[in-house]
Amino acid sequence: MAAKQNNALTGTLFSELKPALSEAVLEALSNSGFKFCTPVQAATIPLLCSYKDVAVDAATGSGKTLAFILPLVQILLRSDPQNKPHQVLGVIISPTRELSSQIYHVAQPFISTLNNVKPVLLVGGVDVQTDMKNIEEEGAKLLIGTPGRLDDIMNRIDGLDFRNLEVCLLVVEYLVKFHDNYDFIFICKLLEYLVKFHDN
Ligand SMILES: Nc1ncnc2c1ncn2[C@@H]1O[C@H](COP(=O)(O)OP(=O)(O)OP(=O)(O)O)[C@@H](O)[C@H]1O
Repeated sequence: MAAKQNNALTGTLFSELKPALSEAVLEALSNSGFKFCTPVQAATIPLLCSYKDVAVDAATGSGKTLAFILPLVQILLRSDPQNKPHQVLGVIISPTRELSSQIYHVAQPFISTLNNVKPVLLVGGVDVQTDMKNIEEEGAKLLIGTPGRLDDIMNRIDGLDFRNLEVCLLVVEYLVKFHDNYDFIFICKLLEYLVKFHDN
């Protein structure tokens, strides 16, 4: 089903947000016809760009996807340009294949403004060997996927390095959509794993 178009925009221009979005991101927004923020975007983008932890509860179609994708791109833009292809800088976990795929496609034009940040979509229904070969050969800086496949890949590939992880986003709709305890256990495991490398 097509996403519902959001007509409730604020008077805040993307170009007015502080900290400022990069010129390349503003150009990508303009190319997509986006000029003014929705309320959730105006409220959350400045916080996320300032490295605050944010929990958002907003209606379907309110523009949540860009509200977290744009800060993610800004934070990755500031990250170490020397990092290696298998150093994961960001993880986006969502409960369903469809949502992960939607996020991956919405993110593409903005991720492509970054040098050397390869996003990988990791969901069930695709041969796991193909995913592994792709990651082993080309690396993966941004993982977007569902808990089951992300867990599977992390168990199979030792070479993925999370020490420089900048952003971990949980697109939850948690109580409603995360299917079972397994998903929850994986998320706890991932968070524990990340805490090993990060103090906060
Ligand atoms: N600032 C904006 N200006 C105009 N349209 C926008 C803006 N932000 C998002 N949209 C459009 O609004 C629609 C809904 O956005 P999006 O899918 O991000 O909402 P959502 O809150 O993530 O919804 P869901 O909960 O269903 O995932 C999309 O078609 C998107 O292109």
